[in-house]
Amino acid sequence: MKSTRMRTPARPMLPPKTPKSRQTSRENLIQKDPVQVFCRIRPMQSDADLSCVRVVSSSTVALIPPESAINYKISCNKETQYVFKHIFDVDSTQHEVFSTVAQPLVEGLIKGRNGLLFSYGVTGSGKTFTMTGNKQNRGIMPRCLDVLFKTISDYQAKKFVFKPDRLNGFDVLSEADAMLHRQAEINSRLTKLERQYTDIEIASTASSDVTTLGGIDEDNSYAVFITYVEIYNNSVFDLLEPITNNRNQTPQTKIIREDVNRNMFVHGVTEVEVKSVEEALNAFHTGQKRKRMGHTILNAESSRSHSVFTIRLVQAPVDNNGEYVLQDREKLIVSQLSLVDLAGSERTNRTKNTGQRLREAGNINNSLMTLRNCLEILRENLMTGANKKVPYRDTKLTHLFKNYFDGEGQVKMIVCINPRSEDYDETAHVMKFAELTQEVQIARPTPMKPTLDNGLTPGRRKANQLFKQAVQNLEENGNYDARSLEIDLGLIYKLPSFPDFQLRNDNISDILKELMTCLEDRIKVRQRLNEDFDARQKDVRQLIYSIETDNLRLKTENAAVTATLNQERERIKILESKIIRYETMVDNLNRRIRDKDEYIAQVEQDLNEKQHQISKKEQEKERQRRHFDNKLAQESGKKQRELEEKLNDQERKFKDRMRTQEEKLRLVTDIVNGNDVRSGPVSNLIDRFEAAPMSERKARPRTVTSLRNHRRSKSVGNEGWLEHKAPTIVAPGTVLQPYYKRTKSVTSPEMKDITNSRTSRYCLITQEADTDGELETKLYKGDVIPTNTGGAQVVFDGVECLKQISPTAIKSPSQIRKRKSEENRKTPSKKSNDIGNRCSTGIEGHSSKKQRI
Ligand SMILES: Nc1ncnc2c1ncn2[C@@H]1O[C@H](COP(=O)(O)OP(=O)(O)OP(=O)(O)O)[C@@H](O)[C@H]1O
Repeated sequence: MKSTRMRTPARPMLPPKTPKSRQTSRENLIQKDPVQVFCRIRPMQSDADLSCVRVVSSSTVALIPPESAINYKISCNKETQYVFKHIFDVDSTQHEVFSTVAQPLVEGLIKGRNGLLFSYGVTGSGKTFTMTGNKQNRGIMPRCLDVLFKTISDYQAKKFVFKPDRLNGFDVLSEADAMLHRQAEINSRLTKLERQYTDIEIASTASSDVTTLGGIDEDNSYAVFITYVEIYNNSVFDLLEPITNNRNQTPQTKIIREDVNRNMFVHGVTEVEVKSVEEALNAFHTGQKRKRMGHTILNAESSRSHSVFTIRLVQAPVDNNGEYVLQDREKLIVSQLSLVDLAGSERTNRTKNTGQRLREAGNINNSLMTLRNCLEILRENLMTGANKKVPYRDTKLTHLFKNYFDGEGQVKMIVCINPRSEDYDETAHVMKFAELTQEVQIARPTPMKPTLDNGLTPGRRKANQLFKQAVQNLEENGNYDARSLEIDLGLIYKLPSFPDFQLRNDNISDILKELMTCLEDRIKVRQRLNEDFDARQKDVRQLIYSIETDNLRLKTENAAVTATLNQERERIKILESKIIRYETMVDNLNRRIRDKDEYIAQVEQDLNEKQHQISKKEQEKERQRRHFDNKLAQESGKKQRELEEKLNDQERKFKDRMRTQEEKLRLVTDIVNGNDVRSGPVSNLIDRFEAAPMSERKARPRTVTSLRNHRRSKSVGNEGWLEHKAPTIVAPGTVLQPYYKRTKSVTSPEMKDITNSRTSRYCLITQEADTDGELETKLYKGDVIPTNTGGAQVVFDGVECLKQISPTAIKSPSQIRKRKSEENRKTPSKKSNDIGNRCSTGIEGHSSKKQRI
């Protein structure tokens, strides 16, 4: 069966926020009531205790400071009077407190208004006693449940017709869905063998003196839901959450959220639907048990938490037949009454708290302080017209009840006081705050819409009940046709209409009799109509038969068409799968093309980079080469200059010495000849020497030059030769062969070979063909001279040429062995230049080459 689920917003529907200027004018129109504060004085525990409280009248109470009071001296023993809505003195009964304070709240609840009741006071002042009570003295909470269930007992909806949506609203389930849920619950109970708890202290059936409250709408169906939460250390715990198997598990904290209508609620809190006081008290007892378990796990003290027990009443009108709940969420009315047992208000210094207890006390004071702050700011806003922000969000307690103060509803507070003088200071503190709270005003709840506004007939439920009663009576009288009696047969047949009845409490039996007579008439008419109905039914059957035949034919045709259609569908499916396959292939190819393109681009980029690097390297190489050439030119120029200078210097010295020698010789000659030694210039000799031809000068004994001095001193025959020749040298085959002692032969000399101290001579051997095609071997010989910088230089001083000439090609014997050093000296061949170049790369060259044959 299809379920119809409907959501309903919770009441009250808050108006959207209006701009401030308009808001204030609107606020003036809204009727407001002050927070009602009652004071309850608990009896003294022992006769020895001294009282500091005096009841002045039914609304005034006085506090007399004892000597131990902090402000005893300041107040000069003057009593302070506090005025409240009502004072309950020590003799007041629980019933009295309930009927004065809480009963109007339950009446409001039934009329769809929200209510909030706080019990506030010092620890041990009777807050829990007032709120919950005990077996003999049932408190406000069980009494509220008593009157509520007593009032709605005949109008309760079946269980699970209303279902919490866990977002502070309710769904309306159809009768069938609700039944399924009920069945499921019964099954789970049977399997779990759920234990029914009974609170030994407060559970009992409703007291016999319970009165039924007015204000009930008889055309509404009602359901009661319970939530029970605890606020401990500014965390919210759900006390009705099912207990898990792990009993030591820390209770989960809940968050406070705002619903679609901006009402605050505990998100995900367990809402238990209860159908009687017992069920509600069982839920409460479960919560108490859970609370004790939580306190054991958290090592907490029960009086240090705030307990919030909320009764939510959901009501919705019944349908026009007065039978089932109307499945229209707009028609749902949800109201709630929160009973709050606050934690004991006390100052930490009195209780000498430390550690966990101190933190608890801090949190209690903090939440109570925030509550006070909120109420004081609300009061101030009201008095001065200011628009200060109320810090509801500062604590969970105030945040949860924000709507009561900001929205509409009734807020009441019972201040519980212990009259003993030890509590004076805290009691005075509590009283001061409680008195100020009365100045806070709360918007009066808007009245519910009357049933007529819904377009539904008032009294329809009662009428339905009477009708059922009449049918039952007829059945009991043996008229069994009444069982299948319907109120109306609809458009085809019209039964005699019912007479109008005026339903009063005194005429119910008369109306029942008239209704029965009317029903009997209707039964007779119905029998007649039934016969007519049978005849018409036959005709209709015939019609249905022909329609059915047509239908069969059409079905056959349809089957054929469907078969063709299926075939076509199959074909389309195959084609589609083909298309998909090709598309996938195309995608793959495209992807590969993209990859390749990327690869090409990458390679091109790499190539460009490489080329760029190569050109850079080329440039660098060119630069280095130029730099090296420059340096080489500079160095060789420098060396040449140095050598020329040295040569000039030596020549000058030589001339000087010669002149001196000449002079001495002349003097000796003159002495020998008996000439005057003083006659004739000495310089004539020098002049003659200067004028002498070069061949003569050469014949003179050689003066050792500074250059020769550099030659490594090796006696003849002990010279160390470094023979430098190409790796592919051919044996010259000449008669005369060069001969060196102590020779080292290399193909590519290294620096160390030249600079080696044993190497004093160097010989470079080359081979080439002469113009006649004969093999000519040349030996370029030189001295190895160490340089100032620690290197060595080779000064070539001769070229030896070895050649074997074929006898047939000989023109004169003198050509057999020919030395060509003169030619070489005059026209140094290109080859010798090459050798010079080659040597200059590995060996420091010498500018003034002396060549010998
Ligand atoms: N009006 C009263 N008549 C008789 N007994 C009372 C009254 N008020 C309180 N008591 C007794 O005083 C004791 C302490 O009361 P109760 O537990 O209600 O205090 P409380 O303010 O709730 O303390 P806490 O802040 O610790 O929860 C209980 O044993 C209770 O029965």
